[in-house]
Amino acid sequence: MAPFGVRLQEAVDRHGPLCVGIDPHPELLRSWDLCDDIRGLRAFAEAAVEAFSGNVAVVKPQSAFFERFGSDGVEVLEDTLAALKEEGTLSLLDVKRGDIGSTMQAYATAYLGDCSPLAADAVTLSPYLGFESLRPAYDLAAQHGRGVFVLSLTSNPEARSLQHAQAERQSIAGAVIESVGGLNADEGGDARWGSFGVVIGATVGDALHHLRLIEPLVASRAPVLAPGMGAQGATAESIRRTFGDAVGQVLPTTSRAVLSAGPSVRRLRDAVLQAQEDVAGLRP
Ligand SMILES: O=C(O)c1cc(=O)[nH]c(=O)n1[C@@H]1O[C@H](COP(=O)(O)O)[C@@H](O)[C@H]1O
Repeated sequence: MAPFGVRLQEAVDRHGPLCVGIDPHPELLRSWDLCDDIRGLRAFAEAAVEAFSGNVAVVKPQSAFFERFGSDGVEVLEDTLAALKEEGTLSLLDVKRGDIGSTMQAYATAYLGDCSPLAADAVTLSPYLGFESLRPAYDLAAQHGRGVFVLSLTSNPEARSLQHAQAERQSIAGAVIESVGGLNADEGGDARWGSFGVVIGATVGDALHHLRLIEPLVASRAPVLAPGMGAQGATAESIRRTFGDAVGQVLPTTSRAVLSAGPSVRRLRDAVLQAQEDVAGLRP
């Protein structure tokens, strides 16, 4: 299989950079006239896959909203990932896991191993047990043409005290960007994007400029998952300001703003089209 960075670039060239989340919030299920139970979850996920697959570059199911129904919910998540694969749409499983040693190896196998029912094209991981603690996931992703997005500057306001903190000569968020750039350099190849990305919330305001992270971000060749568009307040215009010269690497990401157009599949598709038009000008 081609490296994830190459496959992502092709998908973005075809559909634009928008990433849409599948976040089955209880409130959204109710607004779709569904019960907040396993049948409602399945109906929600199936409609979202029908609306998004073949129309967006990458779809991001949020694991927690499936896990809350226990093993039945995980089965719906497995089916959702399988349906996206069947439709040829890239999946990015949002699990934000991070662990050590053999435990991290097991998480890596679960989300990035070829034989796992939960395998996705890429996964979100948390580096706060140490960037290198995620090594089993980096290695497995590279081996199977999959990707990893490592949390750098998240969209939630309470992240600031940890992620902006200065460690040695730079911020923690900056150290993550630099290390992800190292993974992409090790991967080699001449693709515009590497297979290793970062998560930087679209709501971080001037933090990238203030922490002097724009240049390292461009140098890293990391695709940037940027959640926060819509429900959390970011717009295409604010994304342009926030990411400056790195804006061409950004995958603007939204969940509730699009999902609230359901349950009609046609209305969901219209909402996707509108969001895609909004961010179309962000491409280089
Ligand atoms: O990794 C993520 O996807 C993520 C990182 C971050 O910094 N902020 C953030 O909101 N997210 C996820 O992105 C989605 C945002 O959903 P909306 O606010 O409804 O668009 C949720 O699934 C969040 O868990």
